[in-house]
Amino acid sequence: MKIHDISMLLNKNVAEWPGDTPFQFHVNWTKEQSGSVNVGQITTSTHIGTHIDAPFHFDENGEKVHELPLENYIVEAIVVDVSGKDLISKEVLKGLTPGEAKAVLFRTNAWQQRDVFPEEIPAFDVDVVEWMVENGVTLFGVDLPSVDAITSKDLPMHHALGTAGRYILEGLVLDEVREDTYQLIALPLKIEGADGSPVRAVLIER
Ligand SMILES: N[C@@H](CC(=O)c1ccccc1NC=O)C(=O)O
Repeated sequence: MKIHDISMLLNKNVAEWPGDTPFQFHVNWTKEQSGSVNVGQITTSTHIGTHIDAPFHFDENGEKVHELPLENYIVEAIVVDVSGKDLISKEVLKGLTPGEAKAVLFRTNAWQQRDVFPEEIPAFDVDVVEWMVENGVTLFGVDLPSVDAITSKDLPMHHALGTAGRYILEGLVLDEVREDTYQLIALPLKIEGADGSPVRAVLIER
């Protein structure tokens, strides 16, 4: 079984959203102190590295992380290369048949230096959500920190996806993954009330 790890490495260098809580881990209680074991502590934004957005992130009445259907995150997925494009619309997906795939993962390759938060990222046209609905695709994945422009406050893609009952996976590492269909696993932690959660995302070759 070939497993592609498509998760960002979490350490102190991983870039957080400007102004947000950075990721920190350290062994807080050493083996020497406890007499038996090392025990670590993490401090982090819920939107760090490779993570999912719960609808509550952008919608006061939206589902929270512990309420999310797990079927969303263990699915067949297609990887689509859209590198070099500033605007990704439904047009780009013409002729693409997802078959049984329930997730579409966009490889923009636009965020290479992951210890630096990008100032500008490619944008998606909300008509991509129409394409998802037409094709029964429930999960939108991207190798970027957001599905909307960094400076966006009205978050058109987040809301179009949320309204259509589609789900969001961000911060994927797709550099080494070729366009194909895979089994995706990207499960959020069961954090009660949360707006998002880091995930360990993998693609399994079929
Ligand atoms: N909407 C973005 C994230 C976002 O906007 C954000 C994430 C963490 C901390 C602050 C954020 N936005 C603040 O305006 C996304 O999750 O795609």
